[in-house]
Amino acid sequence: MVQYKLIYYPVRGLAETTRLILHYANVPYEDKHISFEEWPNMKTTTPFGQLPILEVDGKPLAQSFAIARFLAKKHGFAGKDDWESAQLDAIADFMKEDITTECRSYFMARMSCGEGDKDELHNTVFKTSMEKNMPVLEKLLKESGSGFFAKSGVSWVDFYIASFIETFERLIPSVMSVYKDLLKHKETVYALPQLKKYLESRPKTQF
Ligand SMILES: N[C@@H](CCC(=O)N[C@@H](CS)C(=O)NCC(=O)O)C(=O)O
Repeated sequence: MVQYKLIYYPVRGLAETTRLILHYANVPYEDKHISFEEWPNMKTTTPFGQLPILEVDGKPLAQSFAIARFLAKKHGFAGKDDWESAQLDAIADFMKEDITTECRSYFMARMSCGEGDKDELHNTVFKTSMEKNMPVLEKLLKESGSGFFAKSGVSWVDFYIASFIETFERLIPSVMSVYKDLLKHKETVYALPQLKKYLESRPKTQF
């Protein structure tokens, strides 16, 4: 049997999609957490100086999307054919480029700005980005008609989007509460029986 070791910080972040895939597919793996103090010593030993990494029989695979696609293809939830798989990739790229990256910039800026500037930053950077991008995701979800982003049913992209919707819901509940279809999608994903045990037992982290 293939031995998997997922290496990441003790947060959901960019590793959570992979954790959800492995639990959904019922594949055993080691979930190795690296503390923020340990990381600098390890950084130069990794392919891109970043985490997550999935070790597959001891060989490292980096980049969260490469990892997620590798596992999703192996276990049959990367779309029903090449076309659907490419459509899913497009949605994941949109989420990563246009939403997750902008949100990361927002939180970095927020951490370093003064108390008085936070509201302005919130309304300019974050709210604008959400108002532009979230309706696009909701439209795609509606068009699929399956309750998931692919017509054929659940895929790794649902795990990716649901885990970030959870993060936004925790960090900026008032902004996120408007996007009811995405919140419902997250609930649908989190209600999958294959994920129940993991979701109940995983550590509670802010992001
Ligand atoms: N494109 C990469 C981004 C990975 C990334 O940004 N990892 C961050 C944590 S979320 C990291 O390891 N930062 C530490 C560093 O750069 O030293 C992926 O999707 O895996």
